[in-house]
Amino acid sequence: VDAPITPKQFHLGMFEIGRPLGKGKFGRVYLAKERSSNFICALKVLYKSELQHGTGVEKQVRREIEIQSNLRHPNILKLYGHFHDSKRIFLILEFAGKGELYKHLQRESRFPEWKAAQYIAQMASALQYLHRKHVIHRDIKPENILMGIHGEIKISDFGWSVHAPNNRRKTLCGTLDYLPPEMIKSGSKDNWYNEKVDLWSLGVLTYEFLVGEAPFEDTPIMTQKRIARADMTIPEWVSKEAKDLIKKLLVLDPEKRLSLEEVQTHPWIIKHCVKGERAANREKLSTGS
Ligand SMILES: Cc1nn(C)cc1-c1nc2c(-c3cnn(Cc4cccc(C(=O)N5CCN(C)CC5)c4)c3)c(Cl)cnc2[nH]1
Repeated sequence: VDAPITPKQFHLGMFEIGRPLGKGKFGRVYLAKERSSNFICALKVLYKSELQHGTGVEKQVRREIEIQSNLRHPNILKLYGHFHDSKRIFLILEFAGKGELYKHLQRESRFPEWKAAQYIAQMASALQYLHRKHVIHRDIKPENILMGIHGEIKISDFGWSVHAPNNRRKTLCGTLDYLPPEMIKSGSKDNWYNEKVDLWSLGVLTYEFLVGEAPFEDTPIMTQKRIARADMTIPEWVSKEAKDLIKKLLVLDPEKRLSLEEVQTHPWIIKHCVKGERAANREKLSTGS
């Protein structure tokens, strides 16, 4: 289904608003239908009053719009357009039919290896697309991933992404679990704008998909200490291929982390993804997952 005809000006009257889909720190999302085309989308509503208190969130929203509207990839949530009225800013987003990934993870507690591998392969493909456009996401975590109707995952929330390099401060909010060591340690900040930060977070994501909790989960102080030392243990029931990938991503030196190409050709990914369909199906049948 193509994007709706992109008129110069969108306005609220063009949409029939449906049920609320969710809410985040800075806004609510509603199911919506563009009247003339019957196109189903998600309308994210942000209140200007909440943005103006100099929390830098306004710049974040501007960045989200500027970056996300120029991206087209099956594993990146599309931003079709935006508009505003006196009190609110509206983002017209792709509707992800199966909602927020972290809720699926909570419900299933952890994903079987074949499913985790397919999600990580999709993430690597999306990140490769972003990095080729010199966009670093910098906030890869389950809460920022949605799921499409066919079970494919879609990175959303580009509020923290940047066009590398950029001298922007990242005020830490939300979980520390996904921060790479170079963003924990003070000192030179240019590493903050190295694409390799997303590879660290991909390693944390792989671990959390397979184990059901983040590798450095602890008290905030201890989490920072453990990240700075890459101090984690991988349960023995995780396959040796998956352990190998996690260990090659959660490397303190950004330059020594696997590249996205190496992730996509890693034995654990090959074994479970499209190429190894038969192997994956055998695995699924045997484990019944
Ligand atoms: C729910 C649901 N059930 N089903 C069957 C489908 C859905 C569904 N939801 C969406 C949503 C959706 C809704 N809420 N959210 C969560 C949300 C909403 C508003 C703002 C935020 C937010 O502030 N975020 C910033 C912080 N990071 C961590 C997080 C982002 C975060 C996203 C979107 Cl954008 C697109 N398609 C959807 N489909």
